[in-house]
Amino acid sequence: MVDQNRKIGFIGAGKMGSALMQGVIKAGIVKPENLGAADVYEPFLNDLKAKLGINISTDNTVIARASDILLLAVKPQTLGSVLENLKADITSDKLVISIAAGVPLATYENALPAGTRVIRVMPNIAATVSEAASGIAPGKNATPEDVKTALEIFSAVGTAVQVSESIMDAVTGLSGSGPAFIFPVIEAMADGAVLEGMDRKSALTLSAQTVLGAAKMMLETGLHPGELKDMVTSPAGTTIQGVHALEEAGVRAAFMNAVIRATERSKELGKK
Ligand SMILES: NC(=O)C1=CN([C@@H]2O[C@H](COP(=O)(O)OP(=O)(O)OC[C@H]3O[C@@H](n4cnc5c(N)ncnc54)[C@H](O)[C@@H]3O)[C@@H](O)[C@H]2O)C=CC1
Ligand SMILES: O=C(O)[C@@H]1CCC=N1
Repeated sequence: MVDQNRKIGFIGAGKMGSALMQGVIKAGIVKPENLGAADVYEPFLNDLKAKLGINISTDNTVIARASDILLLAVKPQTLGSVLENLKADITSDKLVISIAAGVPLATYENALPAGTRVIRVMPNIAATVSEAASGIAPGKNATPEDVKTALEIFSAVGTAVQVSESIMDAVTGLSGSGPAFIFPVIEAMADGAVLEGMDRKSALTLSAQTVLGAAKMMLETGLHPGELKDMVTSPAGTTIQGVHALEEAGVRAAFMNAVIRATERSKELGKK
């Protein structure tokens, strides 16, 4: 269990930073008084302070100095200047975790003092509801204890697996970006029912619950998705008509391409 008295500081309190902060507090990973957040945009910080009772500062170095674990949640494009500004305050007793898409471990290790312990993580926005899917890749100075800490933090907000850094761009394309591929699916299926006369609220509820139920069934039974699909498709029934429509539209290739394109973009971000 992560020591609740350990101080965690977030640099960047935007969509993902705030989702993770809510998730770790809800999971009891850290007490609000031991959680700090820095951001250049003060209204975000004030909202978080009011909602979660955490410490805030518009000065990244104030939060960095006070933290044992520093979680970087700024955009990849902002990261260079953030690292430059922080490097004087990063000492070897701190663990640095970054969730920036695409940015390789070597970038942090080169920008920060020699020996800095860095872990690269790709979570997703479902950390807000403790259902994130995260990949974790340790840098060359991270200890097994650091990996355990990162796995504990990200398992507390969902499911976390350790992967090699070479696969982190694919994690980004699949589970990092993935929620944005599924939300339109939920909306579009609901649209179909609305077209048939269902009210919007019921359609969205039934659509979202259908996706949740299908995912849960797969994770809990361990069955292959093809086998589960076969359980729903009665011969000459309704479902096979729908499956045929999806295959005609090339939906499988479209989803594969979505993951591949997002992965390619993650690789591009890492080259900048
Ligand atoms: N949004 C998502 O679903 C996911 C995002 N990520 C990664 O998380 C990181 C943050 O993404 P989002 O939260 O979506 O972006 P965001 O734009 O919502 O948040 C970034 C925050 O950084 C702040 N910021 C900008 N410059 C700063 C500076 N110099 N010092 C301190 N704070 C500064 C901004 O004011 C903003 O609140 C990115 O690197 C992204 O690749 C990873 C997984 C999922
Ligand atoms: O779209 C992005 O770049 C970020 C990384 C993964 C999810 N959102």
